[in-house]
Amino acid sequence: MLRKDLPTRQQWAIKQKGRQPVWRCSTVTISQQQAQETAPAVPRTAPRTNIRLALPSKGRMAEETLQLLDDCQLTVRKVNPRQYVADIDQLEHVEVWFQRASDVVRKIKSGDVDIGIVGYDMVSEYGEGDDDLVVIHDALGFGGCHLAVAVPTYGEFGGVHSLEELAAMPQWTEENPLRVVTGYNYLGQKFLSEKGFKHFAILTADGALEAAPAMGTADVILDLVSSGTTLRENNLRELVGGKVLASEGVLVANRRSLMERDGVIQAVKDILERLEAHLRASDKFSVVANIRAESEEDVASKIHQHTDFPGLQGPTISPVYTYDSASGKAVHNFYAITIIVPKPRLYDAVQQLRAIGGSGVLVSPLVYIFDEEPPRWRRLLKELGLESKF
Ligand SMILES: Nc1ncnc2c1ncn2[C@@H]1O[C@H](COP(=O)(O)OP(=O)(O)OP(=O)(O)O)[C@@H](O)[C@H]1O
Ligand SMILES: O=P(O)(O)OC[C@H]1O[C@H](OP(=O)(O)OP(=O)(O)O)[C@H](O)[C@@H]1O
Ligand SMILES: [Mg+2]
Repeated sequence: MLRKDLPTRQQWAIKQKGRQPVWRCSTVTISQQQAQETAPAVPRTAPRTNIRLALPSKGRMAEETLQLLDDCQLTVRKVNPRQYVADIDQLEHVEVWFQRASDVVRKIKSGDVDIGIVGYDMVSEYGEGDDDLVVIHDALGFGGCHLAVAVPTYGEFGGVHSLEELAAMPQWTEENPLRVVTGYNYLGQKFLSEKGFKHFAILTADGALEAAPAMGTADVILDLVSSGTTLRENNLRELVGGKVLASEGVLVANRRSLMERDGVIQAVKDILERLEAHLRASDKFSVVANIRAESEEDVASKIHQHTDFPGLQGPTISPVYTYDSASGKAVHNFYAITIIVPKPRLYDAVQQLRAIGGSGVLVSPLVYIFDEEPPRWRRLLKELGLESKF
């Protein structure tokens, strides 16, 4: 539960540990009693009935999140560009809140927000393994990167290529710990402890971490890597075995909201179905071609036996009628087939269709594939123990 009666800059969060609740922040731990003494009493917020969806307010995820929702016919309508709240016409009871990525996670964790879209790195760092955070869609197809340990390519780290080699360096002692600069304190601490590092210090920084080793203020960095350009340009090298996690945009929700708050699970189903339909379609083309053949069955077996592209359940086949002027009749010795082709394999598909007598190949983008119920929906219901209710 997030305490709104504490100064926001302190960002205190309560964490129940057994029967002894403590107040935690990144560097200080004080007792609940001490916190109450310093906290001015303000009224609790009134119970709410609407559903809250949090989206990143800034940074690279913000625009792509809005684009993804737009692609799913969920248009976020911000009445005033300076406001932090918005609507989505298609989701009547859902209120959109723009928040910093870390706050998206914190607020879902506390239950102040029900659903959110954010990077998985943020869910892992600020969620701290909290069981109340449920990842509903783990691969939204944007914000792909990974969190990794990197060392300078020069000096004492010149010959260090793996995490094992870094851990085995004799110079790390209690008095002289390995200094790791990162914005991911929780994950950094956890990863290095699990990997057997005994003497290390986590140093916090918000940006330009890559400069710290060159400045001499840290030994190594733990940061996000995507293309690898930033590391290369700063003479840093990612270590073998130093990958902490892979990340991309995810849809996440509060478990209690899903179970108890009216309409949340329905809203999640609506959002999930749209996301799945869009994401399934976005990397594929719909391809129509005319194939010369004796019958529908003849076309179907040619497609199944001689191509890699049978369509969703099988090819859709329809006769193409041409006019035979000699007999004065419409005849069909061509059949039109419709298949679905992954975008990178388009040219393969065209060649395979030609090889079985295909011509007149038409290619169009696919917008949505609404299949049977998405597997992720079933998995969510199973995780929540709600399978029998839906
Ligand atoms: N280089 C990258 N490539 C792809 N995704 C990234 C990259 N860096 C960060 N991300 C993803 O985008 C999220 C937001 O990162 P971003 O750097 O845009 O925001 P920020 O660091 O919170 O804000 P800012 O850097 O503008 O202060 C990260 O949590 C991560 O999931
Ligand atoms: O491997 P690359 O493609 O080079 O991307 C990695 C960089 O991207 C992120 O920084 P960002 O650009 O968000 O700047 P920031 O440090 O201001 O957040 C991250 O912190 C790395 O510095
Ligand atoms: Mg950044």
